[in-house]
Amino acid sequence: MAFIPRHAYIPPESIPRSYFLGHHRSGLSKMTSMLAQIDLIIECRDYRVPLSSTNPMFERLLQGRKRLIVFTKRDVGSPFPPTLADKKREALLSSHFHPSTSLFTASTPKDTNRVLTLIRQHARDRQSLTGSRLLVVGMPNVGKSTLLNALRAAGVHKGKAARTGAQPGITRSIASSVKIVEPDERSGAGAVYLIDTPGVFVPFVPDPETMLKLSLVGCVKDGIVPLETCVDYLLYRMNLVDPEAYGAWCPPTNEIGVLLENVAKRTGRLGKGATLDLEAAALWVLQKWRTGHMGKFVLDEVSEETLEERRKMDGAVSMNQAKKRGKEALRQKSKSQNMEE
Ligand SMILES: Nc1nc2c(ncn2[C@@H]2O[C@H](COP(=O)(O)OP(=O)(O)OP(=O)(O)O)[C@@H](O)[C@H]2O)c(=O)[nH]1
Repeated sequence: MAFIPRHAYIPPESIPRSYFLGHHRSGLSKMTSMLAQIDLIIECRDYRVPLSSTNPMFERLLQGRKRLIVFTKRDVGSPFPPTLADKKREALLSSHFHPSTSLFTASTPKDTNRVLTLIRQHARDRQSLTGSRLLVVGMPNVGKSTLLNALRAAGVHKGKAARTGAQPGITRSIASSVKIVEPDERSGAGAVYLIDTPGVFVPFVPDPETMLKLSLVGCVKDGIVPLETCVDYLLYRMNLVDPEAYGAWCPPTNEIGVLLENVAKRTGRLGKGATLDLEAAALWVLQKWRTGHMGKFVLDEVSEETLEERRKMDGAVSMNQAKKRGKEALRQKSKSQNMEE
């Protein structure tokens, strides 16, 4: 019989929905005080969650400021060459965020040069002998420090200036500025300096599914949301795209227990007394997906409607406002579900 994936997923209401840490708060307040000296903001978002990785607090803070939006990790969110659906989604995002420029990147020299070209253009347009100061901002673990290092290597041929890592929270405070472009006497453009900032999470995530998505892509530290719950949601999403994505380790299934047992057996993830270590298996699956080895796909639905919904939500900046809007959204959702029944 043909495999039928689950058609819906109801996330447990018990999933924690806040992850706003001390260094997020202090980073944000320092950023706010620095903004007056900043000429261009580079905002990084994760390609796989282009809407969920927006931060309403940045939206308010950065309103009206010149911004370049870099959607990172395209290599793990879209196959190569990209599908028509990927191209359409990117076009929709670009037009939605206009006049900010959107770029969709992987950490390759070619993509780094595309970002650098726009930065050089900006410096030429400014014609400031004292140079330009840029701030790179975004949610935790979206690839800000990786981008800074790549721009520095390509722009001034210098080594790593910022620490990077697979878990969120590697950058804890605002660093000193790093030169990424030398001054250009011919065009009159001054040097360009980039300042790295700690990733800042949202004060409150309005719905549990968004928290699951942010956990899957690594914006939230592993373990805050139970790993098995994260991988169960991932299994649901993989099955909708391609149940063969994990075919090398397990036949198509809707049962998280079956997937984890098969993975633990086939990869030798064993605990005390040779019992299967399902937690280690869950982490292994998560990492496989994060590195693009269990299907490359985007978790957010991007349409005119979802973009508009997100725009409204980005008005909610405080914890209380975000909670209120989250509750209201859930009320509306269950109301429309009741009407459908
Ligand atoms: N596949 C892929 N991985 C990337 C890309 N950019 C960054 N990464 C990886 O994502 C992880 C996080 O990168 P960082 O640069 O440390 O992220 P950050 O935004 O500075 O993180 P915080 O310290 O939490 O603010 C690292 O393991 C990087 O190697 C990309 O374009 N593609």
